[in-house]
Order: sequence, then structure tokens, then C-alpha cells
Amino acid sequence: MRTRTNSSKLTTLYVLGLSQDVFGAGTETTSAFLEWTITKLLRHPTILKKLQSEVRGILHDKQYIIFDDLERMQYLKAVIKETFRYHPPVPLIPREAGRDVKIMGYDIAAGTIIIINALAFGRNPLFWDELEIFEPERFLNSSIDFKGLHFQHIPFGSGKRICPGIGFATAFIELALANVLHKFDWELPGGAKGENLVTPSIFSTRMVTEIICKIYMTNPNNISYAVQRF
Ligand code: HEM
Repeated sequence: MRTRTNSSKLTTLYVLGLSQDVFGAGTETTSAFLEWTITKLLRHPTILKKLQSEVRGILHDKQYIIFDDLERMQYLKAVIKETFRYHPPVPLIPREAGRDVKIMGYDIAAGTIIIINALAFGRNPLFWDELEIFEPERFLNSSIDFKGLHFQHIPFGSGKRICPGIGFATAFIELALANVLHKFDWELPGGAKGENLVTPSIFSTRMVTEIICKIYMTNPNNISYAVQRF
């Protein structure tokens, strides 16, 4: 195998570097995102219930979820989009100007590094109504998606360098969430109210606080409950 220039071979070091890249880019992002989604759902029990009834209504007693099932889970997709809006796991996306350009009156010299603030786009009142409210419904009758075509919502970036793992990540997230919501009931310990859950958000991929919650197996013949720490 060869890289773009015929002279340089794809060495073991390159392969190792690339594997590390894909592994790093694919694990931290998805796990951080799942943490945020579950936390958001614990904080908004009505949304959690609505989502569970959609998932359980579609799956019933099924053990294995197939893609057709996921296609029917429109509320699940809306919850995912809304969580991405507020908590994009990669908040800053770098680019380098390939040539001198003028953008909106600003001269940008070739070689300048430009940081695109995806997190700020998702929290910009120019694009979103009531942006502080976690409201998956805003996506139900909207064509806005995160595939790089709507610049107010770019958790996976956009253009030629858009995340190559977008399809895999979306399928993985949908499957993981559908499974844990189908099979488990989630609640905060000691009767704590989700509304009171404080989830400080700093400029970081991960949550900065630890959250403890109880997870009950839906089928009482199995394990009764476990405690999960985020
Ligand atoms: C929630 C999950 C994920 C999010 C939010 C995410 C987000 C991103 C973002 C914003 C970029 C930069 C895109 C740009 O510059 O326009 C990126 C790049 C990348 N992502 Fe993801 N990603 C996720 C999951 C994954 C997965 C599962 C994989 C692989 C299995 C992956 C592999 C990569 C790679 C290799 C790059 C670098 C691409 C390049 O430099 O051209 N990502 N990702």
C-alpha cells in the first residue's frame, strides 16, 4: 500500500497512528455523548417516559433491534439531535485557510488556523428558539439534521473533512440508547428529583460532575437493580 506520494510507503507507524486516531476519535466521543443523553433524560423525566414508551411500543419483547425498528423511532432521533445541539462532544473544529480569502469583510491569510465553534452554534439565539430548554420536539417537524448541511447544527463537522465515522456513530448511539431504555428503568437514588440535578457545563466534552443513578432491569425476574456512576 502507498500513500498519495508514490515515494512514501504506508509504514507500520502510520497504520498504528491511524488506528489510534480512529480509536480515539470513536470512543471518547460516543461514550461522552451517551453520558450526556442519559443525564438529560434523568433531568427531564417526562421526556424519558415519552421516549421509553416510543421504544417499548416498537420493540415489545424483542431481544434484538434491527435498523427498521430504529427508523420508526423518530422521538429517539429527536432526543439525540437535541442532545447534540447542546452538548456536541467535539465543540471546537479546526480548519486551516488553504489560500488568502475574504470572509464577511475579514481578510484571512493562507495558513491561518480558524476554529469553528460548534458548541456556540447550538446555543445561538439567532438559530434556536428557547435555546436553554431541552426540547427534542423542536426537531420533530423540522428538516434540520446533523449531517453537515445545516451549519447551525454541526456536531460531526461539515464539508470534505466531516467525521468519517458519522454513520457508524449514529447507528451505535441509536442502538445503545434504544437497548438501555428498553431493558432498564432509570431513576435518581433517594427519590431525588431530576429537575434539581445540576449538570454544570464547561467547555469540555465530558461532564464535570459525577452522577449516580439507579438502573432497574425491566424484567423483575432478572437482576433487580444496579448503580451506575457517570
Ligand atoms: C458522537 C460521536 C462522534 C462525534 C460527535 C464526532 C465528531 C467529529 C468531528 C466534529 C470531527 C471533525 C470534523 C471536521 O473537521 O469537519 C471528527 C473527525 C473524525 N472522526 Fe468523528 N465523531 C464521532 C464518532 C466517530 C467514530 C465512531 C469514528 C470512527 C469509528 C470517528 C472517526 C473520526 C476520524 C478518523 C476523524 C478525523 C477525520 C479527518 O481528519 O479527516 N468519529 N469527528
